[in-house]
Amino acid sequence: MSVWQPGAVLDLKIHTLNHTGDGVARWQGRVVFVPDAVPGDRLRVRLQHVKPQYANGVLLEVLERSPQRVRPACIVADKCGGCQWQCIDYHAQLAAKEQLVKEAIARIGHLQPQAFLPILAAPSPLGYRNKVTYPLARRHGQVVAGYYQKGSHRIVNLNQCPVQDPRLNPLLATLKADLQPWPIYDESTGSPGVRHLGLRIGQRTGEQLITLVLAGDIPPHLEGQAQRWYDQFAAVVGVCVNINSQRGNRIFGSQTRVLAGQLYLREVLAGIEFHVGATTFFQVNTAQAEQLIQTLEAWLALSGTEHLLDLYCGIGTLSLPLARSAARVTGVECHPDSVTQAIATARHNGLTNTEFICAVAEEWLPHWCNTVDVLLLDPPRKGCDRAVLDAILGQRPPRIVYVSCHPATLARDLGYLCQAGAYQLAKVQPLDMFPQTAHVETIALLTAT
Ligand SMILES: C[S@@+](CC[C@H](N)C(=O)[O-])C[C@H]1O[C@@H](n2cnc3c(N)ncnc32)[C@H](O)[C@@H]1O
Repeated sequence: MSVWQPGAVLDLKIHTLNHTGDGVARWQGRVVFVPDAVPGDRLRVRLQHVKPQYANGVLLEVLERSPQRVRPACIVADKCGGCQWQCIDYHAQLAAKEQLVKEAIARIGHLQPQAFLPILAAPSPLGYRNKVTYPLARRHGQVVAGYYQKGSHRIVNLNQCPVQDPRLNPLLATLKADLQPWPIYDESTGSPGVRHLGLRIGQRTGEQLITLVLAGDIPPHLEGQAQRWYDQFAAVVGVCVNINSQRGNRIFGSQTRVLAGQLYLREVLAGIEFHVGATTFFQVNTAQAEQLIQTLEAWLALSGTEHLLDLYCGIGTLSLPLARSAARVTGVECHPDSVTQAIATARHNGLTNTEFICAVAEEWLPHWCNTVDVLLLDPPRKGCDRAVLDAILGQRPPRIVYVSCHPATLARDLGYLCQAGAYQLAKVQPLDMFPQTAHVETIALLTAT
């Protein structure tokens, strides 16, 4: 009987880590992917999903511990789907991320950068997350909140989380208890209620924002509860509600209202005071966002004469600091609240050389006729639409900085821009925005040939 089938038990050596965070082992020319594995481990593994050339396995026993295996900071690290690499020494995490970016650029983009810079480590590998959005459920009568268990929609109930800013821990425990009498959304039936709990902190200002995501109407008296939280926690500057009554995995709906206090918190980054709303994108690691902006400033060395176009600009986190040394900034973003906040932040900081446009990048860019000296791209994980890339090749800005949280789509898009010889890949800089996870941020500089 073949050993290469579901249920078979193999002893395997882990060689490396892949982009989903799994350990990678080889067995007779085939590959086995194993979660919770560390390079250098020898593991007993049960095969689960088996294909001719590869399989997914489950860790049964650590036969020999890798020197890079460490005790997780989190007591539910083996269950919780929030982190993949709590059991791996931080330096080994960094080395693996650097390698993942290098391989994606070479294998998917077919590119060799002129300079590949060492990864920028996070100053704090724990307690760094300035935002969490936990799904809620009721289990055995109790409200539970936390990340989903690995590979499922079962919530791992948390009272604290070691990667979130520790100042958010008291809020999580108290709010969960206070939500006990309120209706809680049931994912299986779609019955209305509170479905997500969002907590956000301005790490430099200390200001905190609470957001409840609701399916259905706002229950009577929720304003009273919101006001009690606002009064109870001195650092809370606002309690908001977002309505999302649609079934499915999307977290936020389009309507957000303030129940107590204000709709945004203030955060200071690169000397700019930002307004950050309940549903707007903001880099989750403030210290690393600062390193990201410093890298952009150093690479671009703007002289005050340039026109900078920031596509997928969010609330202007990257381009507002750069506006101080550019002639002009144009930001484009499809999320209306983000555009409102970018405009408010620009006004608040006296940056009069900026304009922010609410538009979908792939619809807007092909019809835009203007000269741009620097193009900043920071798309979501799926990368840029082909229409955006074709428009860029048509307009050919002299310099492009591409910021990405997904090495595979970054490499694909860089390869597309470079393939016809229009651009060369001058620099690649990985940056660890998400310690304890397999995710990695990358900054790439393209120069027109
Ligand atoms: C990774 S975030 C980057 C935001 C910003 N650069 C920053 O650093 O905070 C991507 C942003 O792109 C926006 N977005 C997603 N798809 C878009 C599209 N097709 N056109 C314009 N904006 C889009 C999202 O709303 C989000 O704000």
